[in-house]
Amino acid sequence: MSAAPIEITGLAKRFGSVDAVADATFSAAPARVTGFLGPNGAGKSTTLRMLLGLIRPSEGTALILGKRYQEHRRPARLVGAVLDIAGAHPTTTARQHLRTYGALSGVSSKRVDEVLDETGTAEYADRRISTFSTGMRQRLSLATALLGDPEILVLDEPSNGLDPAGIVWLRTFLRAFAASGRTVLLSSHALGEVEQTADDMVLIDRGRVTRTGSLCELRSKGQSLEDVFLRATHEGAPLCN
Ligand SMILES: Nc1ncnc2c1ncn2[C@@H]1O[C@H](COP(=O)(O)OP(=O)(O)OP(=O)(O)O)[C@@H](O)[C@H]1O
Repeated sequence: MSAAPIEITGLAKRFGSVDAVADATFSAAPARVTGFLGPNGAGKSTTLRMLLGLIRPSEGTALILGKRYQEHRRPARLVGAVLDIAGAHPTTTARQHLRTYGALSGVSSKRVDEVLDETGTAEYADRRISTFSTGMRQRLSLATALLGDPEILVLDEPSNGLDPAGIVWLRTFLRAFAASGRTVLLSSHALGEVEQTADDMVLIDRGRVTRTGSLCELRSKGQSLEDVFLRATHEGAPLCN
């Protein structure tokens, strides 16, 4: 059997006395959008940063197609990630930023133009990033993630700062990405958005994965997803055994 696009097993991260992530186990399947949902400080970003090799786990493994991110020969071609665009120099333009990133992973300037179009960033491609709104920055982050035409997208709160039209656009984009057989792992604390975008859900609270399953499974027994989320967050009581 081939390895899952994303497989997290017994993953843990301690920062001093804080258990940011504790014994997390879940996977993300191809051709599906997996929502990684939890309240502020639940451990979502820490988990995604371990998956992307940015911080070292205290325990457990976070694998992409059976290997750690940094063990892949060309990881940027395999995985596109949106964490934040903080690394971009504010006086560069969006196009310059994408060309610089593209050059690092052997991507042509034609591909830069494609991702500018795909993400609706083309109209402000030649403006300085320092003048961008939060939503524009989010689109530029996504454009950066798409440069290598990846099989897997890992997105940390990608809808933060998007206006309603931007949120609908992002949802449509991610649904089409998954429909082409590729994999999306998407973190959020906004239940309504994830509910409309994801096929599968992983709920995390205070570092612990409290529920996993398809939306359909989580909503069974007449519960709304909101009920499941709130109960999983506040009580940790099992609902769907
Ligand atoms: N570098 C760090 N040093 C110490 N504690 C950290 C560090 N990074 C994260 N934490 C702590 O780990 C916990 C999980 O943080 P994390 O950023 O992963 O949560 P999150 O679910 O992404 O939250 P949010 O939705 O608010 O972005 C929090 O208690 C946070 O304060």
